[in-house]
Amino acid sequence: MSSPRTIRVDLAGRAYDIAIGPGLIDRAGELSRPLLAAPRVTIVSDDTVEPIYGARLAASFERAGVKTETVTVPAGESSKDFASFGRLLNELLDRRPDRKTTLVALGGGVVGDLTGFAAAVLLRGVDFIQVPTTLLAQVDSSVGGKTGINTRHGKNLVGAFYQPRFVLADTTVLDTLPRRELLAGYAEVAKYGLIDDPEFFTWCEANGDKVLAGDAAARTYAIEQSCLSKARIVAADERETTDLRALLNLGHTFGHALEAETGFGGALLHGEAVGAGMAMAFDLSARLGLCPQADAERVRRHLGSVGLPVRLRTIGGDNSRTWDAAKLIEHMRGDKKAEGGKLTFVLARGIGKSFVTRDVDEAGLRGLLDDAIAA
Ligand SMILES: NC(=O)c1ccc[n+]([C@@H]2O[C@H](COP(=O)([O-])OP(=O)(O)OC[C@H]3O[C@@H](n4cnc5c(N)ncnc54)[C@H](O)[C@@H]3O)[C@@H](O)[C@H]2O)c1
Ligand SMILES: O=C(O)C(=O)C[C@@H](O)[C@H](O)[C@H](O)COP(=O)(O)O
Ligand SMILES: [Zn+2]
Repeated sequence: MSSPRTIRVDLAGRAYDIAIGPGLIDRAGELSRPLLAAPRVTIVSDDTVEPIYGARLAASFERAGVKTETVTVPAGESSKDFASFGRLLNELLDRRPDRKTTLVALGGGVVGDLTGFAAAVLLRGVDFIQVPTTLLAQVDSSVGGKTGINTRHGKNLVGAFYQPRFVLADTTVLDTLPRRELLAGYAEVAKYGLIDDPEFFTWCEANGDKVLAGDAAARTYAIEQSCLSKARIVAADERETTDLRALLNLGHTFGHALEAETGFGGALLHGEAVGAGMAMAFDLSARLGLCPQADAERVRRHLGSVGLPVRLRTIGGDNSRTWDAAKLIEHMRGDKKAEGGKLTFVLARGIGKSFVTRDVDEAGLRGLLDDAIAA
């Protein structure tokens, strides 16, 4: 059989490949067998994805002589909490794993973040493999080793940097993904263009609709370009110790505050929050005279034109929602990037010219939020 397209995440002793292509779920056993410490894996999935793809993935491992067991969690963001994490660890321990057991995360970013964190602490660390099944997970969350859960204090506040051994992205599984989830993932695709790749953003403007409509070539290109960007940034700043990896947080200071305000219950999807957050980051950049107004308008126009809800009043699928600027700013204070009480933002000097700043005047921020809430 031919080798799939692979992208290397170059992390010295923790380097790994991202394989991208159609039908890879049926080759997961054959492709990952050489990486397994022992021929046994526990697949962790959610109760939406497992019934669709669980049997195919397990059969692929069994064909390669690998014994499988499966644990499922309820689908959705609410599974990324302490209680679900505890239940998952106990369910894994019930199956008597040993240190050579590999966990396989089959699902979106929720399953990936939860399984990766479980792998980091189970028996003080077992290997894990990512089999991402959402666009968001294929372009972002399965790569880079950020794992963790949400707490009542905020998004992803407990977790670990823990890299997978392998990422296997089967592009055809996106055919069963609901459109709202595809759109949410698309926000993280466009993010790479806005961070530092203006040509890619121009490509997104021309091809975003094709990616969402299921055009195989456009989808594969979007996933490959996104993974190339993410792999490059992670390899240069694995643990976000410089401000380089923090650029991947474009739109997230706003987005995480919006998610926290809606309670991580799934009313607002992460990608939706990030889409609205990126539009707000560009608006704030323009207001502060850092970025041409035309670029901020271009961002809002493109994200809105593919169908992402970029106005606060329309996000979360509930047109009657009201927001409170003071509460959003309070959530931002709890963001991991905040330092010494200073809010941290990824702003931009233009499309593809993002940078990190801790120098945002709160009155200006308040004005932006009040206007965004009223719009
Ligand atoms: N670790 C990182 O670097 C990173 C990056 C970005 C986002 N995230 C996290 O990822 C999470 C969001 O991930 P997500 O958007 O993938 O959401 P998700 O994991 O909740 O999946 C979205 C929904 O789609 C369903 N689904 C998944 N694959 C499917 C398929 N192929 N067919 C049909 N249904 C399918 C799931 O059951 C779920 O209901 C957030 O918690 C976010 O914080 C992490
Ligand atoms: O991988 C990263 O680094 C990112 O920032 C990717 C983001 O899209 C993702 O949402 C991440 O989980 C946010 O990171 P956090 O450290 O702010 O929780
Ligand atoms: Zn994100």
